[in-house]
Amino acid sequence: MEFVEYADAEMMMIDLADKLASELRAAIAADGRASLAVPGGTTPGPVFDTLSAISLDWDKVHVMLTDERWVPETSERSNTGLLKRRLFTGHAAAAHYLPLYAEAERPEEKLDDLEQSLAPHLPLSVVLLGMGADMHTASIFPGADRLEDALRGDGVLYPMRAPGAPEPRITLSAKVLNDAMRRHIVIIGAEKRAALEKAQGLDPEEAPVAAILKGATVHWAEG
Ligand SMILES: O=C1O[C@H](COP(=O)(O)O)[C@@H](O)[C@H](O)[C@H]1O
Repeated sequence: MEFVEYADAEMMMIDLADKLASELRAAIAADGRASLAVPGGTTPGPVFDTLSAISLDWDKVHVMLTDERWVPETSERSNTGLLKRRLFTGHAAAAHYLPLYAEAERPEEKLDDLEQSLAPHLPLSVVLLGMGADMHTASIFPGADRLEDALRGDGVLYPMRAPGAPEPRITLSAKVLNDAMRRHIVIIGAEKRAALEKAQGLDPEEAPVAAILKGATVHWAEG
């Protein structure tokens, strides 16, 4: 794992967006196309603002979330809603979106269809992940019902229910995240830095982020 510390969060977001853009360009140059997975939550909005304004062949990029909350896009909890507001504007509006949500009461009902839509775009060219202070990443939470499957299974997606998550989730598996060509994690603040340090000494069952740290670049700023 490489740890990059920035002077402030604003600089970090700009540098990170530039890095993601150059990795997408390199993937497009090599393969004629690229796939990108990005997190939801409260952290990545500013990365999306900068990335969306960067010129590249966005029509050759397929974008998916690392995980989704099983709520409609109109919900303020929807990670898709965040992407539509902050990423798919400007140049990035030309990218192709692969949703992890479809209208159904339970993620299990749509799992096969969603996995089939992702399959042609794997392995991922680039993945950006977030991390919670409880050491979850994507929606792979400590104490979750499908934790073992998401950490060790061969599947692409897993439904997930966890004490730390107010609604059902769907998440890319650790295998899909680890198979990505480039893997970045973005975190802000002292609490998350301490959580990351703690996670390095724990098993993934206790600290799921530990399962995807090897080979990843962690981007951190105090605030
Ligand atoms: O619920 C989620 O949490 C994590 C971390 O979110 P943050 O608000 O602490 O940045 C996020 O990476 C994930 O995509 C999201 O669904």
